[in-house]
Amino acid sequence: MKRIGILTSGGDAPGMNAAVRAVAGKAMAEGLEAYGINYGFAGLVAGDIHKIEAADLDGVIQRGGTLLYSARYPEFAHEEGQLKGIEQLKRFGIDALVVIGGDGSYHGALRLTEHGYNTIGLPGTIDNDIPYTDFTIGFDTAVNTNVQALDRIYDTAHSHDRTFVVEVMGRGAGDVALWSGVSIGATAIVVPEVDWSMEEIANKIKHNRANGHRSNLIVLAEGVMGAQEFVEKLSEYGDFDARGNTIAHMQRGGNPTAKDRVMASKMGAYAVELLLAGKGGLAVGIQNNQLVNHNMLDLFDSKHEVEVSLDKLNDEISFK
Ligand SMILES: Nc1ncnc2c1ncn2[C@@H]1O[C@H](COP(=O)(O)OP(=O)(O)O)[C@@H](O)[C@H]1O
Ligand SMILES: O=P(O)(O)OC[C@H]1O[C@](O)(COP(=O)(O)O)[C@@H](O)[C@@H]1O
Ligand SMILES: [Mg+2]
Repeated sequence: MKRIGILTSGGDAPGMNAAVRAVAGKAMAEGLEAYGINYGFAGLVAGDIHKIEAADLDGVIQRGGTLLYSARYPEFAHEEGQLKGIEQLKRFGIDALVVIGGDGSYHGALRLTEHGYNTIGLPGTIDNDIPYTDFTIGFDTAVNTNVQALDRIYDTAHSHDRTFVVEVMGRGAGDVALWSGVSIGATAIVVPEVDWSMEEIANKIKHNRANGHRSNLIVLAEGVMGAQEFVEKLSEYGDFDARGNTIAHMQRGGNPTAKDRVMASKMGAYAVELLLAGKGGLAVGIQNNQLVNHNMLDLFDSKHEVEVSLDKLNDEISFK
């Protein structure tokens, strides 16, 4: 093996750059060459590929986004696109790949392995929705961004005795909402994985206000309903002077936290070790603070476990 290709795919996540740097840095340390593939699988098919030099990695661990750019490219689900990608790998003499992305990207990665190009997946998504890893790269930064935003909203909610419904991302998973909500002492956290009732939430706000708790924040996971719709439905149970906010793509950007940088660095170097050992079709994760790898097929058969007990904990310890 002489050349390793690296691409980032799907929604970008803070810490992807740290992962790219670790893969390329470790490859160079092992006497290999690293090639960057721009725009995920779209760039692979188009041959948007370049050699990564050591100087290209200067100052990237600090930066959010992805220096390799990213794309959603559904055409890669078809064999025609995959074969075009394989042609480009041959043209550039790339022997193996590291794909940094979410569950969708892992499907593309597995297709490449099946075509004879060992590919390792690293979990790069803010959603934390990948099985066999306790955390994904970008999740910690996104949650911390939300916490900063929610702390600010808390201030204005307090000044005006208002209720705020704040929608956060996560696609179908409630992790981002649960971690953000517990961190700010939310009045309620609404996620797809836990049953909830609008009436109970309204009663809790009424109780809180009657007992001197002036700022009531409801953290709402994407996929349940929009923040404004939630506000309208909530207002059927009383006048809470409620406002709806959506943090949206702000939570995808920004400098990664130390946790995301360190995790991405560990995972990136480990991916190169797996490729050097002749392995492919594996997804890297961290479980109980240990690097692990699992067959991608096993991942597709299983479901990410959301820590739903965080919702109960939040209810138990919040204002009474
Ligand atoms: N079944 C599939 N086969 C091959 N490639 C796929 C498949 N599903 C997704 N991909 C590729 O992975 C990309 C990213 O997937 P997406 O679900 O958008 O994001 P993420 O990887 O972050 O979950 C897609 O745009 C496509 O290029
Ligand atoms: O950036 P887009 O295309 O609007 O997509 C938004 C989606 O991407 C995410 O930010 C990240 O999802 P992926 O990592 O699976 O790409 C989700 O939380 C959100 O549902
Ligand atoms: Mg995903």
